[in-house]
Amino acid sequence: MGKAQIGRLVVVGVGLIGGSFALALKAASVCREVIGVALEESTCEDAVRLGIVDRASTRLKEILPQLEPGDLVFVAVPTLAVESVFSQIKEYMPAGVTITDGASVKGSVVRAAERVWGCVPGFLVPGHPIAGSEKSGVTAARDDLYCDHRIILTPLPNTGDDHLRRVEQAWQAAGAEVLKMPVAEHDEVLAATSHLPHVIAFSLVDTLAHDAENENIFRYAAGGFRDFTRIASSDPVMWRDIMLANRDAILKAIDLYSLNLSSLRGAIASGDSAALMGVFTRAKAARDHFTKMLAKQAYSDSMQAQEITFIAQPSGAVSGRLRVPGDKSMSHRSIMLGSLAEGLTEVEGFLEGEDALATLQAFRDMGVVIEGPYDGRVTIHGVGLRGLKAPPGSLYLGNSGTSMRLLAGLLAGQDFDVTLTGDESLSKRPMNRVANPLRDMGAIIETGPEGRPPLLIKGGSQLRGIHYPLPMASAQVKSAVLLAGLYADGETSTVEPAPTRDHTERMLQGFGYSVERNGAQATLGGGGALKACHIDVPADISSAAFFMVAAAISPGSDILLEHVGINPTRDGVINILRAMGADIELVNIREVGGEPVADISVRYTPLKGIRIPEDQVPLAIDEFPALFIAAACAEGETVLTGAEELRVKESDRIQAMANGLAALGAEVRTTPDGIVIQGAQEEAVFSGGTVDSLGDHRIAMAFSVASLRAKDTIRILHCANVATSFPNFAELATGVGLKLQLA
Ligand SMILES: O=C(O)C1=C[C@@H](OP(=O)(O)O)[C@@H](O)[C@H](O)C1
Ligand SMILES: C=C(OP(=O)(O)O)C(=O)O
Repeated sequence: MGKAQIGRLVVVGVGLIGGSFALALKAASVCREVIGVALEESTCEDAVRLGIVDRASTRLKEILPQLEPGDLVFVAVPTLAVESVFSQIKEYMPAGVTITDGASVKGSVVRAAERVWGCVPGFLVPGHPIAGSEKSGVTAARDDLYCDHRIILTPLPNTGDDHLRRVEQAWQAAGAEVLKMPVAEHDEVLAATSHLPHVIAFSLVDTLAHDAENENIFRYAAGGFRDFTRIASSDPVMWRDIMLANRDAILKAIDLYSLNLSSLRGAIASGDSAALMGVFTRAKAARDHFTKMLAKQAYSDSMQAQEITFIAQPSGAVSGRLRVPGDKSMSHRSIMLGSLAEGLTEVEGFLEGEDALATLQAFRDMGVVIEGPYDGRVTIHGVGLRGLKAPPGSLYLGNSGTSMRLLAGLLAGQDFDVTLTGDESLSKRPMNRVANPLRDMGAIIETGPEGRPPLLIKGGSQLRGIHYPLPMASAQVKSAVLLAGLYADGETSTVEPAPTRDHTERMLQGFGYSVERNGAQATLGGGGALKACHIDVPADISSAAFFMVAAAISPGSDILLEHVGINPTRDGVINILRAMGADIELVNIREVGGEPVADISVRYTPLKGIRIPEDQVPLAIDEFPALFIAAACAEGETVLTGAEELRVKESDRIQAMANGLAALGAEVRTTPDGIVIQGAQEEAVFSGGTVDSLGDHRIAMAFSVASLRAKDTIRILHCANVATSFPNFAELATGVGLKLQLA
């Protein structure tokens, strides 16, 4: 950002909003002079005494003629007082000066400008800092009020570029992030998120204050009352003005809210516990997500990913015991089958990563009450196979291929239409692999160009069972067909060309649904019922793989990974690393909820390159990014073939890894269905450098692990999506010895 070039700043109205802007720009030293204008002499004196402005006056008409082109006037007075300030500006202000304002309603500011000037002049840039609070007045001003704060500008088509740029730079100098939106949209959004809550808070306190028992009510009012009604202490004049200025949008918001409140009243009156849990769990989930966004704890919020760079410095060995988060594949399926079951399903060990949470949110959107997750525990109030409801909008599945493909199967037999959408990466992934067999079953599914998302699934089709030999080894395709089979007439069977993860088959059986398994074939009949059950999700072997490779490549390492799922359709990473010479021991092998689980101990021994057996590819499909790092640290050549599926994951994982490995000095060659990696035995196999994960979580984590054998720092770009499968990766990695920072 270039330093703002503002001449003089005049702040009209030196309260919380105006005073804080003046203080912030003074602190940033971007103005020649800061002048305050207030109604009262005493406010002017306070503003100068507190160092908020350089000088102050009660007479705007005397200040305005002193201004020159390049100066800025910030109008920070109550909404309905803006017009009289504009009238003085029109009369006394020379040309070339920029005007902006901080009123909470933009439509009324535009109308005031039209009344004064006949149209909105190009030098007026309407804005709203959305930083008001129940505190007001000159003494409430703070120089950091706008730090890391989003402010909205609502420029009009004829707003002058120079004027817009000046206002934008001024806000940036105050530390704010500037967003732009049309006037009408601003007023609707604010009516819902700010004006309606103020209406409710004022009216609640007013209602209680009129109650005969009010003394007692206020005496016993505890935290909830205090939190909820804080904003009823806000400035009454300002809020009266806002209500009058944004009347139509606020009335719309009040009507919608009244409707919801009366249906909640109905649920309380009739003792409808499911409806109450529905409202409360949905609201809690939305509020928790919002709290995380505000605290910037979420790596990504689903609609707008933040930029995260991993900075991985060379480090020695890894050691210690750790439990990585729950298995992603099983977490998805626990929500899906729990929702379709009859009764309460309790899940433990649920992965609180963005992918599994996208599935959870989709079912909440379809009316399922889901409590949690609290520390990996989720309670699902199953609605039965026919109990899902049409969602209010499209289902957004973020980065998660598993969510979209399995849901496509499960939704193909519902009686409502639904649209499935995803983020930029998911929107590029092939969906005809599920849409085609589902169409064969009678489903009506439209895709975007070339079979990509979005998927529009039409409701009301009666499905018929099919016998489907899969053209590729994909558990997602197998699962989509089997899940559609629950709704189909007759039998549905799949035959896979090689074993793929079988969590769908196992979990259906756990829910009491009969699945016949005969070699490569899985068969089920439609029209049965699922019975709620308890699910213990073990730690995800795909996440554990990063630490298995970390220990396998760094001399002196000794690590124990606890409670990891070692389902034989997922254990390729163990088999491949062992074939490369790794020292891996499975201890305490047991069965938990129908899935084999073990603690995995890995100690360093030198690795050697191998030709990876093709039958291991589906069993280690998600672990190849990590395995490629192991191959680069092994003696000799490693050859992978039969892995073209890697090219259609969150990124083209063959190319993404080859590019990154080459950037770090490794010798690699790609083939259409695999890669050839020449291992190196030096202590520092990798040079330092910058690699691009292309927003693919597994590429990001793989290159973090490479830092254990790097000469210099590795910077890994676009790592926000690590939160999709392994939200606490950085924390656990640094806990066992990696030097990993987030920027
Ligand atoms: O069914 C599942 O849970 C998954 C199957 C695999 O995808 P494919 O079925 O496309 O190979 C895997 O890559 C994905 O991470 C999860
Ligand atoms: C391929 C993956 O997931 P999905 O297909 O669900 O996006 C993965 O997690 O590596």
